[in-house]
Amino acid sequence: MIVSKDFILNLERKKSLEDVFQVVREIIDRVKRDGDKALLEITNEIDGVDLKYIRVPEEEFDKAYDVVEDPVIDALELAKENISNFHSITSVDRDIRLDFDHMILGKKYTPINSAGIYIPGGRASYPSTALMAGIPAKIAGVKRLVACTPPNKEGRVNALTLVACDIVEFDEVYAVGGAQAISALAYGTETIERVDKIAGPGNKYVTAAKLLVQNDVAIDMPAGPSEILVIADETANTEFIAYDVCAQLEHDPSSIAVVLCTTEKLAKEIETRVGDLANEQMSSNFYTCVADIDTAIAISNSFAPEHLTMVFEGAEDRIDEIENAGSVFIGNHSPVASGDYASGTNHILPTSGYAKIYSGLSVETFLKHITYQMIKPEGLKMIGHAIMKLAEAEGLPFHKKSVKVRLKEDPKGGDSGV
Ligand SMILES: NC(=O)c1ccc[n+]([C@@H]2O[C@H](COP(=O)([O-])OP(=O)(O)OC[C@H]3O[C@@H](n4cnc5c(N)ncnc54)[C@H](O)[C@@H]3O)[C@@H](O)[C@H]2O)c1
Ligand SMILES: N[C@H](CO)Cc1c[nH]c[nH+]1
Ligand SMILES: [Zn+2]
Repeated sequence: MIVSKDFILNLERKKSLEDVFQVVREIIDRVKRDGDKALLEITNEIDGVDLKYIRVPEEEFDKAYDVVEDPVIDALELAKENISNFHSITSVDRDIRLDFDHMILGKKYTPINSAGIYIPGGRASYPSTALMAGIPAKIAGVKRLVACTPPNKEGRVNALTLVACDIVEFDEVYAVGGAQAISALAYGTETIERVDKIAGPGNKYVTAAKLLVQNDVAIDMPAGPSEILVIADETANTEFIAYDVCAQLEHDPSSIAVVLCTTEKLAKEIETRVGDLANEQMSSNFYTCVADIDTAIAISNSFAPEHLTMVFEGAEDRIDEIENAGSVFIGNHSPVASGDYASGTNHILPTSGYAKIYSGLSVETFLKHITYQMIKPEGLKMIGHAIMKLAEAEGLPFHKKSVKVRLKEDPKGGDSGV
């Protein structure tokens, strides 16, 4: 269906999260109150599964290697190498110490102590997410790295997900998914010790849960149902675009795809191609709109898509005009699947318009920085007047006196001319 610019900008992506807040809040509270017992019961109620274990035992990892084929492990290793390289090289983890004559100022980075990674596993399994979150966490130096992921129908964790967790060297893996996993990571249960920060993507229940617990635990970002927005002109290969659109729509019934085309003919051609590939539910979340490239970029910046694909003449020269997007794919030969798996960029990205205020996952997600200073006596003389003036203006006398006493002036004295 060709729709208007306003239709696209008013797509209620955040609302689908708000719609589940009530049910998710109840799940969170149950786990907070009843711990492991709630995890077992909720997993049975929602996933229809009797868990074999909450924490995955060591022997399960060995068994997993027996069933995963070598070429798949090789693919994980290649992805690991590219993700490691991209994330190490692009990390801003750079301690800085500025030695001025009168003072030393510095900024140093330290890792978050513990991180809980949500690895989705409802409709599909996501071993790639174990790499996308685990590798940056390890580069940052997180001390305790744990994962939660939904169990399969046998009540166990998917073998390939276990292998991926092993390759990244997760410390603990738990067979729990959904909002119940987020609550366990945020508040702890008898088996799962709480973490300092929760990261990783998931469906609307998982994402709503992350939003609800963020008063008590840090989160990376809302990374919910996948999205793609494509800007295309007549240089675009419409078959490639149709596959990219379907690739993101196949993640979730709540996923959304938008293609902005320069002509109606192009829009109709892409609609036909998507129609040939997609099922009914996927097609109902797919929209096209006719717009020139300048307008399309403006729409995209307002929509703030998780994935932006730019396939039009001179696209690589317009990257500076992109203000809001999770990750950008330029040209006919950059499928979103390249970033999903193996080029090296991260696939954990903000959705629902949150790319306006959040970035995708990176090493920095697991770092915080501390600033420090050592002021020399001459340095305090240089800035002391300003400090005392501002402290006085703010009505905070001890701030002023803490400087005054160091300047060898009487802190109990009068105004000292400042
Ligand atoms: N934005 C990103 O960076 C990114 C990356 C990868 C995947 N994703 C998204 O992750 C999601 C994966 O979704 P999924 O469902 O396959 O796996 P999931 O692990 O996110 O969710 C499965 C869990 O959802 C819970 N759940 C399902 N129905 C429920 C209900 N009616 N009430 C309460 N809880 C319910 C269950 O506990 C289940 O274990 C997709 O939306 C995909 O698009 C996003
Ligand atoms: N496209 C997803 C992010 O929206 C990431 C992913 C993982 N596996 C396949 N794709
Ligand atoms: Zn994908």
